[in-house]
Amino acid sequence: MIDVYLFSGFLGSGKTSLLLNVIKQLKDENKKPAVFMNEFGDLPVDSKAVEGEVPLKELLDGCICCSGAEKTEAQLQGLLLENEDIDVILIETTGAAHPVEALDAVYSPLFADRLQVKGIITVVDSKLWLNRNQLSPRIRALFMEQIKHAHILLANKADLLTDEELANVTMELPHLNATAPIIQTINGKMSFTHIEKMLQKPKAKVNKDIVSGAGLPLSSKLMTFTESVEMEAFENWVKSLPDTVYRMKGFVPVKGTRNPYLFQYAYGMVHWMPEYIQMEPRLVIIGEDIDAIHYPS
Ligand SMILES: Nc1nc2c(ncn2[C@@H]2O[C@H](COP(=O)(O)OP(=O)(O)OP(=O)(O)O)[C@@H](O)[C@H]2O)c(=O)[nH]1
Repeated sequence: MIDVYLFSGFLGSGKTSLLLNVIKQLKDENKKPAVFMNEFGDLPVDSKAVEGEVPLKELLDGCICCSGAEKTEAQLQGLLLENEDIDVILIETTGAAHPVEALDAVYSPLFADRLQVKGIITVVDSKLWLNRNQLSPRIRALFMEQIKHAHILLANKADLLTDEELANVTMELPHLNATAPIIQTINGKMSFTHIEKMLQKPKAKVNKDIVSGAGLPLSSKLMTFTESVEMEAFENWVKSLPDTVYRMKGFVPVKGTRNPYLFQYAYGMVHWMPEYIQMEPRLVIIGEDIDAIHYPS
């Protein structure tokens, strides 16, 4: 399994600084990282910024969460095919990306056997946090969402704050996200080993079906079907799920049909598409508190 880390955070918060730092640490440990980023996350993660070769894929038409799942899948597939020996994939989302949607683009039943999403690390511009009331309501809401869904929060740009301001940031962030550890950083400098440790799953709760990181705010679950379902009954089950289930996608075997259907669910809407290839009957579920969710047999 290749570990996947998602770097989220507002525009200019320090994601690229963190990324470059982490790449260096991984290479020092003789690990092979690959990077997946948006083209207008345009900082030079190229030969100048990163010494030696780091496989890099960019999404050409904008942001990971709005370019469409097929494009992201194709790019990821390319990355995996061209670089069989990579150990870690680091994904830098644009500052304008909503973390749930960015994560959604990465989760695909196609990669469920190969990729293991370890978590979302959100880089918070600490200065901007203190001045957040100056942001427009929409932008502020996105800033908050990025914080809310993180598994780890880096309070970056600590050098620009007084000790008192920094203490305020550290005390205020848990109001939005009570579970993510908060680490104060400067220029995204952070031990990657420490990040790995913080995202380790609790040993007692290891569950083969869960492909995401720790049982923290946002997680995912892979559900495999052993028998076909009735379409209507399945939709009723979907409707009965708590609204902390944000997204589902996969291939659902439907009684009386040959191949599993492509099934999509987002924000209350379901969508079925006949599939002409025999895909593995499995479904990825993304949300909060989803461990106990399963389709009744
Ligand atoms: N003073 C200070 N500046 C920082 C710190 N971290 C990053 N910066 C600067 O902030 C600017 C943005 O940093 P990046 O690492 O490019 O941030 P980003 O989140 O990747 O930016 P986008 O890709 O535009 O969203 C750069 O000029 C950095 O040098 C920090 O801890 N302190």
